[in-house]
Amino acid sequence: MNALTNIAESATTPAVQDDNADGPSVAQPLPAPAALKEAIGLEPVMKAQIAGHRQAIREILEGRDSRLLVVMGPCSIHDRDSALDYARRLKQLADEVGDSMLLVMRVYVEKPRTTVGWKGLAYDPHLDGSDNMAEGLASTRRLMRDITELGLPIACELLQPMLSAYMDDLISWAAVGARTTESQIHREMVSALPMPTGFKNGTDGGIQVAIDAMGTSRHGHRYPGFDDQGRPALLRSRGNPDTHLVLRGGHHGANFDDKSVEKAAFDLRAAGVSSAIMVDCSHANSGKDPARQPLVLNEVIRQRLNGMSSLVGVMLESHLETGKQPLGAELRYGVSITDGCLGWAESEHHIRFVAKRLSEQPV
Ligand SMILES: O=C[C@H](O)[C@H](O)COP(=O)(O)O
Ligand SMILES: C=C(OP(=O)(O)O)C(=O)O
Repeated sequence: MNALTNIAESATTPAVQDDNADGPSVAQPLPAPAALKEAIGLEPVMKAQIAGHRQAIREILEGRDSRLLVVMGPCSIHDRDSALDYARRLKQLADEVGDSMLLVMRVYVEKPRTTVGWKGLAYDPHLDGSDNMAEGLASTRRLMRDITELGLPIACELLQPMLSAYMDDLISWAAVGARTTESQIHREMVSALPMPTGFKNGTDGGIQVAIDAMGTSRHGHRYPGFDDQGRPALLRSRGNPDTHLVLRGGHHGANFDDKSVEKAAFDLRAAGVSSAIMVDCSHANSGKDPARQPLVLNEVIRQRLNGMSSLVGVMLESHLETGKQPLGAELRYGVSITDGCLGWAESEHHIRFVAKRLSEQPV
């Protein structure tokens, strides 16, 4: 059986319900990461493009490229057509503002939930609880490859360390979310990643966990995992030198104001890690109200233009249409099914406005 047959078979294997009182049982076999990477592979030109995008992001983080890094796109991807529609528009905008900004598309396929909820395209591509992960992983790779083909860099949160090997070759910037920054397992995962990675502050707003994560993941580690054939192994990483802090606010409120940013930059320097900061304009920094994201964005730009050189990036949750909708039978096209997003028209307007401000007053 070749890799393609294998993938096709596992992608059509329905998830089975198995009541094993003694622990988990196999609900669905998954292909090994290497098999899926071979079946849905990358042309050499795509690999070179991704290497170039990773390097461009590194240079922004290190202050050698003065452009603003902008990670923007849907809170979560739930539908291929609207994701590609968004990507085509974003690519046009990225070309237009490319002198002052590097636009990277959020292609988030795993969602960390506060309690329970839909966990993302990679887990449940049919949005109906059938959890056909083999199909979800294949759809993820196809979509990421198609977005890469459009010429866009991809940003993705890596949540389940075991899944990172199915998509790590396609991603130019990775995130570790607020709920997992403190986890040793995620820090080990980051220490092996080939791309720059942002650690979010914790959900309580604390930044020390992210600073510790940066310090931990720049070292090499030995840790248990799976090799690219899916076999259990003791893995060895080299350490990831390209990590940074993402301020996303916390339970007590926002953390993008001057004082919070200055304190974060001071603490990062004192810890001897990168002082590059990205501000997430959504989540607790906007109180999850998408209409507030432009206020956060403009405040970050004001601080940057006033000389806060640590502010190198922003994140926006943006989709084709404004807001969000509950996951149900009738879904409106281009509307988020997780957190509320800015619509495309506003997103484009605000990015153009920021590009104008940045080009009128280069840092
Ligand atoms: O970005 C997405 C959400 O904020 C995160 O996944 C938590 O979502 P939840 O609180 O709706 O579970
Ligand atoms: C889940 C996300 O963010 P956070 O970890 O900050 O809640 C996200 O960016 O989708």
